[in-house]
Amino acid sequence: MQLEAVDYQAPNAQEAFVESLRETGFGVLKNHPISQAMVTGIYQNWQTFFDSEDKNNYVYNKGTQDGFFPQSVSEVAKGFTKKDIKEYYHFYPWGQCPEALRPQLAEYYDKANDLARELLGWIEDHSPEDVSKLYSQPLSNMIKDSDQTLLRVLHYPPLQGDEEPDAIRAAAHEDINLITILPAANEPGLQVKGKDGNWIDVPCDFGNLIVNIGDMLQEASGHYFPSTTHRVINPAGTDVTKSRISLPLFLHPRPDVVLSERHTAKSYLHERLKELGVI
Ligand SMILES: O=C(O)CCC(=O)C(=O)O
Ligand SMILES: [Fe+2]
Repeated sequence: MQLEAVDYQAPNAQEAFVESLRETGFGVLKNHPISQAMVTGIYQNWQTFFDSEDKNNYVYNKGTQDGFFPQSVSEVAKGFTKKDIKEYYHFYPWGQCPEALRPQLAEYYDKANDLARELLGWIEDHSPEDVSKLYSQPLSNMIKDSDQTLLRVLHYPPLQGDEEPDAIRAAAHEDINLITILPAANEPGLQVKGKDGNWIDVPCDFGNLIVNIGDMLQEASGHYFPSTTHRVINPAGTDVTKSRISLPLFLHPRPDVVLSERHTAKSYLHERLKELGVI
């Protein structure tokens, strides 16, 4: 299996991108409309945030899940026992955020949402008829005015050497939401599981945008689009001293959106969060 970047501006971009999503659960875009300068600015400002003690004034609200999640409460992926080696911040436009950092993150949130809407349109237009007839409404409409879409700023700290032997930055998992949009992080490490079970490095050239299918789109498409397992491995050699920052946007439908005969977005999310042990 190969993951190759698709040129967003190429005449066959839509077909090539959706084909990659169907085959691998992942699509990588280059020449896309998200400004690299904006992404770099966010990485810099949030590195400073994670390096400061001020982060502890923004600890997440249990009921609404917005704010800072320290490493001590970090996720344990489904089927694992060790916590991931990461801390992160959950940003929602309605949620808590240091005021100095809010405008930049809110601008990114809106721009990335616009692109997601367009890409969901591509996916819809290139779904075979027997798949698109399963969609209860246009895919791009499912996320319209949703207050559930989550921007996560992730900080993987440098390794200290005292980590538990089998703990990694992000253990193998699938995303819960419809699709995820992720600018290439400032360090490598993201891998996706191929159909043959082998791990493949996701091309992380700076400026690439990575898009992957989540469980909700897998459910809504009757498993035509796969929600593929991925993980973030630990750095080695001199890279162990480096932090890694990444910025996934998890596109969530409005809670009432019907995904399938079994599930609305709300019931699906609830089931998965319970499995993760965060609610
Ligand atoms: O940090 C990354 O590159 C990926 C993070 C991820 O997969 C997640 O938070 O769901
Ligand atoms: Fe993920």
